[in-house]
Amino acid sequence: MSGSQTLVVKLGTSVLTGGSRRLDRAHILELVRQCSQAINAGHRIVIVTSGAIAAGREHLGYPELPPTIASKQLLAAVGQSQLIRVWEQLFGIYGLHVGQMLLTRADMEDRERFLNAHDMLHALLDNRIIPVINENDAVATAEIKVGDNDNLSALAAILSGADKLLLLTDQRGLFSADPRSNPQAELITDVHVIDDELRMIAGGSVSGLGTGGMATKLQAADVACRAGIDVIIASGNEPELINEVLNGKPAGTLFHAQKNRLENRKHWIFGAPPAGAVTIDDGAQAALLERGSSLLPKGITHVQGDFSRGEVISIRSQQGRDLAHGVSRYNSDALRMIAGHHSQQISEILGYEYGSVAVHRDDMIVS
Ligand SMILES: Nc1ncnc2c1ncn2[C@@H]1O[C@H](COP(=O)(O)OP(=O)(O)O)[C@@H](O)[C@H]1O
Ligand SMILES: N[C@@H](CCC(=O)OP(=O)(O)O)C(=O)O
Repeated sequence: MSGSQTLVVKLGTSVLTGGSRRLDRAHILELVRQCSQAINAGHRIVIVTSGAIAAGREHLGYPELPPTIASKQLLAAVGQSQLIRVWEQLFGIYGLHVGQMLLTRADMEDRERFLNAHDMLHALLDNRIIPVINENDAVATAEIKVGDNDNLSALAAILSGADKLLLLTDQRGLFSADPRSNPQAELITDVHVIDDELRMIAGGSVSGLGTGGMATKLQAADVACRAGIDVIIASGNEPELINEVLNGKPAGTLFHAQKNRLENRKHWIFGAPPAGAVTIDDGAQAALLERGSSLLPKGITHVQGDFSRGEVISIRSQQGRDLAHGVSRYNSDALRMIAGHHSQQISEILGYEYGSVAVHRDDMIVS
């Protein structure tokens, strides 16, 4: 890839604190230096920063708080202003300004809010201001939360029309097992397909600092790759990594983008991790992939998770391969009841109906 690129850099709490209880300002400065160098070379950089909760703890002197969501929100409210100040001061050393954007899933799921966020992000970039994005933890309730910054960064990558998404963490990439508990685990350098086998090896976070571990990084990679964006998971301690990633040098684990970029109109469907999944039979798979059909309840063999009508779900093959993402016309309970049945039976089974399809073709993006 040549010329100017847009790169989203997501920094996990693990990187920002260096595994300690404090923000590691010296290390953040080094990453800021690399970003500034890239901006001066004509690239566009978007920062997705974790660390508000860690910064809040540090600022308040590690208070004893009950382990509740409200405590995390309190820490995030205090810490976010500390965090943004760090980014502002450090980029200021290089004569660059930052603009804070605090997002939630609601900003992605609603078409109008999606466009507002999209326009603001581009306005900042056009003015050479670095967007610094985090989840709006202080006010986001569970229902409207993205929940982790890996998935949030995939959203930011889509919004900014990024070429690449770089997820910086405390490991060199995705390993064949969690290297913390399996020293023999090997680095996976290239991923073309994200399937159940890969999901099995991507574990959660055990450090007590991060949210989601590799599992949410894999979800983010899936979302971004489908949108045509290359994703790299790499260590936040690698010198000159940002430059190397922009130059296409191998680093960490590279998830190869799917070739055809999505139509912009459908991008918003990928703003959040799927709220659930349905497994479909081979006939429905052929209808979806070969004939461009909608998904009918008849073809569904299994419904996974708990989701509402209108939420995005993934549609999987019998082998667990993600075939498509789309907006479900029925909630998960209703889908469980009508799965395997003809559409004419929907109102008889449920006592109501929202039409004959489970996921309409217009609300679906096929891999
Ligand atoms: N297969 C795997 N390969 C690499 N790391 C893994 C894997 N499975 C689980 N992990 C864990 O994921 C952690 C990184 O995620 P997380 O703690 O959420 O960090 P961050 O703050 O960077 O998001 C690693 O420290 C590691 O213990
Ligand atoms: N929004 C939270 C971070 C959530 C999160 O995903 O953390 P991490 O796994 O460290 O990237 C915060 O600022 O503390």
